Amino acid sequence: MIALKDILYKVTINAVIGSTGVQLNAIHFDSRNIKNGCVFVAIKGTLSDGHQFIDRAVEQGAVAVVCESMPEKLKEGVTYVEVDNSSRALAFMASNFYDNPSENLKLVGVTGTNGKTTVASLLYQLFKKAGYKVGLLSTVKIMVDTVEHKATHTTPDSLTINKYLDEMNVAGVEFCFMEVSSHGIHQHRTEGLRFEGGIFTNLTHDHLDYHSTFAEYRDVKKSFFDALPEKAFALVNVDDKNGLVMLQNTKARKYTYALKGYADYKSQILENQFGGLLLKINDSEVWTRLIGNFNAYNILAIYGAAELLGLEKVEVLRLISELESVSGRFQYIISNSKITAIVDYAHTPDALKNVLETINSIRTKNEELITVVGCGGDRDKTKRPKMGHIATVLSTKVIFTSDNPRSEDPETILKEIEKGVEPQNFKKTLTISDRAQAIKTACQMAQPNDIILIAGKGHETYQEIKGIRSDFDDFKIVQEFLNQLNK
Ligand SMILES: CC(=O)N[C@H]1[C@@H](OP(=O)(O)OP(=O)(O)OC[C@H]2O[C@@H](n3ccc(=O)[nH]c3=O)[C@H](O)[C@@H]2O)O[C@H](CO)[C@@H](O)[C@@H]1O[C@H](C)C(=O)N[C@@H](C)C(=O)N[C@H](CCC(=O)O)C(=O)O
Ligand SMILES: Nc1ncnc2c1ncn2[C@@H]1O[C@H](COP(=O)(O)OP(=O)(O)OP(=O)(O)O)[C@@H](O)[C@H]1O
Ligand SMILES: N[C@H](CCC[C@H](N)C(=O)O)C(=O)O
Ligand SMILES: [Mg+2]
Repeated sequence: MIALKDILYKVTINAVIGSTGVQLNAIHFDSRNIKNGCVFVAIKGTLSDGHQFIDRAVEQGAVAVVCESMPEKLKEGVTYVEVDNSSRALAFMASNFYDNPSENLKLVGVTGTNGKTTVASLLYQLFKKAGYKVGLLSTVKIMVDTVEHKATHTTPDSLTINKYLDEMNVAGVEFCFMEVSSHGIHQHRTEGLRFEGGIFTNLTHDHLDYHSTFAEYRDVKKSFFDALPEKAFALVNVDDKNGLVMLQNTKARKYTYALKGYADYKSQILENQFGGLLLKINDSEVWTRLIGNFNAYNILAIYGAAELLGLEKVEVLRLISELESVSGRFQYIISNSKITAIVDYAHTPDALKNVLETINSIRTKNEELITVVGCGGDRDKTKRPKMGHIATVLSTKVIFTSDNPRSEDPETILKEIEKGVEPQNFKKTLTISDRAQAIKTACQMAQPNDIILIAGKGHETYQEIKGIRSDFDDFKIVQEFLNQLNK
C-alpha cells in the first residue's frame, strides 16, 4: 500500500477534495480494471472520455479519482484530485508508484518513422553480447533481460512501461532500449522517464490520420528531444532533413550520424549483397549480415549509441559483425528451386521504397520481383495510393492484398491502393484480397531465381479482419506454399 500523496510528486494539481493521505494498492486508467482500493485516472481518449466512467470506477471500489474536471456527483470518503492533464499525471504517478525505475538503469529511446524496432532490437542484442543485463521495449516483444513478454504497442502506456522498468530493476538490468512512437509521445506515455539518450532515425510519411499535418507529426517527435536532460545524448541522422530540427531546442549533448553529409559518425557502403553489407565506419571496415542501405543507417546509429554509452570501439565493431537480423525485417528464405521469399514490415511508402530499391540493387535484371502488399485499415488513408504507386513502379509484378483491414471494408482499402497505379502499370497487377491466396499465387507465378517480397506485416502472427484476429504468419505461410508446390 502507498499513500496517494506519495505518488503525486511532480503532478500539477488544480484542486483536491478529500484526503491525499488515502492508501492505495494500484493505479488504473480503465474503469473495467478497477478493484477495491485503487485510484482511477480519467483520461480523455480518442474514442471516449474516461470522465464518463468515474461513477462506475467509484462503484467498483476506487478510493481516489484523478481527473481534469471535478465530477458533479461526489462520493463521501472518496478523494478527488483535479489536474491539468490526466495523461501526464498518470505518467508521473506511475513512475512514483514504482519508485522511479528509469533512474536506476540507462534508458535510451529510439524515435523516427522507420527503423525504431531494428535499432532498439540490435542495441539489445549488442549489449547482451557484450555481457550486460539488458531490457527492451519494442513493437515485436518486451524483454526483461532474458524473460520475454508479449508486446501490445510499440510504446506501451506509462503504467506498463514503469511496471516493466521496475521488473528490470529487480532483475539487475543496466541498459534498456525502447521505441518511442509519436502516439506514445503525444499521449505522454514516456513523460517523467529519465532518458540517458535519444536516437532519431528518420521522418517520412505516416500517421497523418492521427497528427493532422506533417509539421505537427515532426514537432511531436521533436518534443521528445526537447525534454531530454543535459546529461543525455541526442544522436540524430542528419541525412534526413529533419535531423537537425530535432536538435534545435534540446539541452542534451548533440551528436550526428550520416552516410552522405558531414557528421560525428560517418559510414560508407563498400558492398551491398544478399549476404550482407560491408561498411566503413569512421576508419574501420565491418561486415554485417543485415541487408540494404537503410540498414547501414541503423548500424551506424547503434555504433554511435554504443560508443556514447561507453563501450569500446573495437569491441562494438566486432559485436556488430555478429548481429542477427530482426524478426520480420528483411527476413528471407531461398527455396529448393532458388526462389527467394522476403518478409518485411515495410508499411509506410518510404519503407516500401527502400526495401524495393534494395532488392533491385541486388537482383540481376532478368529475374522477376513479385511484390505482395496491402495497407492497414483504421490508419492513415493517404499512404494507400502512394504505396500502390511505389509497388508497381519498383516491381515487375504486384499482387495487392489485405494487410490488417481492422474495422474497414477490405475491398475499399484495395481500391484506394489501386488509385495510385498509373495506367501503363496496371497490367503488372492482380488484386486478391485473401492474403493467403495472394501469397500462394505469388509462389505459383515464381520461377527459379525470382524474388517474392511480402510486405507490411513482418513479425505479426495475426491478421485482423472486421475486428476479429486470426492466426496469420507471412513467413510460415510462404514457406508452406513453396514446399507444397515443390518449388
Ligand atoms: C489511437 C490510440 O493511440 N489509442 C490509444 C489510447 O486509447 P484511446 O484514447 O482511444 O482510449 P478511449 O477508448 O478513447 O478511452 C479513453 C479512456 O477511457 C477509458 N475507458 C474506456 C472505456 C471504459 O469502459 N472505461 C474506461 O475507463 C480508457 O481506458 C481510456 O483511458 O490509449 C490507450 C491506452 O494507452 C491505447 O491502448 C490506445 O491504443 C490503441 C489500442 C492503438 O491502436 N494505438 C495505436 C495507434 C498506437 O498507439 N500505435 C503506436 C505505434 C504507431 C507507429 O509508430 O507505427 C504505438 O506506440 O503502439
Ligand atoms: N533506417 C531505416 N530507414 C528507412 N526504412 C527502414 C529503416 N529501417 C528499417 N526500415 C524499413 O522499415 C520497416 C520497419 O522497420 P522497423 O520495424 O525497424 O521500424 P519501426 O520504426 O519500428 O516501425 P513501427 O512504427 O511500426 O514501430 C522495415 O521492415 C524496413 O522495410
Ligand atoms: N505501428 C503501426 C503498425 C502497422 C502495421 C501494419 N501491418 C498495419 O496493421 O497497418 C500502426 O499501428 O500503424
Ligand atoms: Mg517498431
